[in-house]
Parts: sequence; C-alpha cells; structure tokens
Amino acid sequence: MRIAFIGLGNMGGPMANNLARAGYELALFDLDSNKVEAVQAAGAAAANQAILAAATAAEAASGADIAFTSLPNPKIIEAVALSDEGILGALPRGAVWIDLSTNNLECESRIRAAAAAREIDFLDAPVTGGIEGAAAGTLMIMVGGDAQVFARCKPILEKIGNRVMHLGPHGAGYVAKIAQVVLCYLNSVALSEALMLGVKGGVPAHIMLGIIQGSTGASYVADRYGPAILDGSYDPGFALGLAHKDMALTLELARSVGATLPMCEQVEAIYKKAVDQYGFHQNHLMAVKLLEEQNGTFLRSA
Ligand SMILES: NC(=O)c1ccc[n+]([C@@H]2O[C@H](COP(=O)([O-])OP(=O)(O)OC[C@H]3O[C@@H](n4cnc5c(N)ncnc54)[C@H](O)[C@@H]3O)[C@@H](O)[C@H]2O)c1
Repeated sequence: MRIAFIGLGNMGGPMANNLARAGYELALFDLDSNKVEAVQAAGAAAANQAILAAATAAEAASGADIAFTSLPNPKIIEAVALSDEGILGALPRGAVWIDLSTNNLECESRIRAAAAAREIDFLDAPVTGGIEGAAAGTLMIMVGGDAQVFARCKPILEKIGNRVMHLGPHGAGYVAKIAQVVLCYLNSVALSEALMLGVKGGVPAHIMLGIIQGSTGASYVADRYGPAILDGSYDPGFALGLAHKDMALTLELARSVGATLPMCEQVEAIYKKAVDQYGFHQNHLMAVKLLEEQNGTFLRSA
C-alpha cells in the first residue's frame, strides 16, 4: 500500500507521521520543503523506513493507491487536483483520493466529477480534534462518499483518527464539519464577551473563567481556549485566516441549503475584521483581541 500525502501543515504533518508509524510507504509533497523534511525525519525515525519527498503533487501521487490532501482552502484544493502538476492526472485508475481539508460543496462536486472521469474514487473526510488530536491519532473523521470505498479505506483512516464515521453520500463529511466547527467560533466570541462582562464588572478573569467552566456555560471552548485567552497566547496551532475561511464556508453552505443564520453572519464579520487588522497567519483567538481593544481591557492582565 503506497500513500501520497499533500499538505503537511499543523494537521497534515502529524497525520502523515501517524501513517508512517503505521508502516505505510509514503510519498510527501508540500510547497514548504521544511514541512516535508520534518515529517521525513520524524516518520523515518519512528518507522525505520525511507519516506519519499516528491518534487510535485503529481510525483507524490504517481503510483499511489491512496492520496490524502490536507490543504488550506477550496481554491488550493482544486489547483492541487487539476493543475498540470496536480494529483488527478497522476493517480492510477482505481486509486482513492481522500480530502481531509475543510472544504465546500461547490468544490467537492467539481473535483469529484474530475476524479470520476479518471476512474478515481473520492471521499470527503474532514477532521476535528485540533493539532493535539492529529498528533495523538484521536481525530474525529467525518466521511462522505461511496460506502464500499469508505469500508476499504476505514482501516487506514483509523491510523489517524479514533472516531471514523461514514455519514452518507458525497459532501456529507464537509457539511457535518462546517456545521460542527461553526460552534467553535460562535462559542469563542461568546466566551470572550462573557469574560469581558465579568472583568468589567470587577470579577478577575481567571475566577470568571472557573465559574463559566463549572456552570451552564461549560464547553470544550471554555476549557481549551479560555486559558489561551487568559495567557495571551491566543492558541497557536490554528490560523486566524483559516478560522475566517471556516466562517465564510458556513455562510456559503447556509446560502446553498437555504438556511438563515444571523449569529453566523455577525461572527463571520468579526473574524473578517480580525484578519484584516492582524493578518491571516496570526493565531485564531486573535479575534478576541478586537473585543479587548474595543473595551480597552486585555483579559490576560485582568
Ligand atoms: N489546525 C486545526 O486545528 C484544524 C482542525 C481541523 C481542520 N483543519 C483544516 O485542515 C486543513 C489544514 O489545516 P492546517 O491547520 O494544517 O493548515 P496549515 O496552514 O498549517 O497547513 C496547510 C499546508 O498546506 C501547504 N500548502 C499550501 N498550498 C499548497 C499547495 N498548492 N501544494 C502543496 N502544499 C500546499 C502549506 O505549505 C501548509 O504546510 C484546513 O482545511 C483546515 O481548515 C485544521
């Protein structure tokens, strides 16, 4: 079994490491050669085997049984699929392409059609669990696509996640991922507003966070992101620009399925403003800094 892995960032890198540890023959490609070298070093040490660093996505995909992608956005995913040096022209007939990225339905239908025209199966398989889950192999993987193709690929997906679910036909994985991840951003903004209200009223931020964690406001976001707001790190491991992409995908999906989501519209605008102000590559909780600046109060020192 030979696996191509394209996109070795915060999520793709540790996922590829886990596939190397499981003993799969790997061919890697990322625009950033440092990311490839990091996986090569960690994977080779763990599995005692050579891992190919390909010069292009097509070279990685050539001769592979399965190609994984973990890439930033629909435009890049489509380019990696369809360009001259892309994966679809290089994968052999009968191979499977599994996209682990957070993506939209419009892109999904175009890339799936292009894959089908070359007799390549496609599964949308976005993930949740963050960089800790990617490193530990405990991601939740939400898969859309043909049930038989899923059944064939499940044992491999179980090397990178411990909750691997087939949700339905093509696109079901992307839809579930977007509907799930939206709460992360709504909750982060809500958490920061609750903390700000408490602090402005005279309750220290760490006391306020403890109260939220032990009450009806308790959540993964409060437990995991609350401390990262209070220590001023704003949680490295996920880019602000990718968080805004997820909110933009949410509004796109809402339009395409006819859902009206007023809170999502407001939160998308907050993340857009934060990206404009602080930059794409800042940590995702920098969205909270907008609120801190509006209030003239930084929660880390409150
Ligand atoms: N970080 C998280 O916590 C998290 C959690 C769940 C889902 N996701 C999703 O997973 C995907 C990857 O996220 P990430 O945080 O790892 O992003 P990242 O920015 O850390 O990694 C993306 C990688 O893709 C590479 N890349 C970009 N364009 C490329 C191209 N044309 N060819 C080859 N490589 C290219 C980049 O160099 C980078 O290494 C995104 O769709 C994101 O929304 C991220």
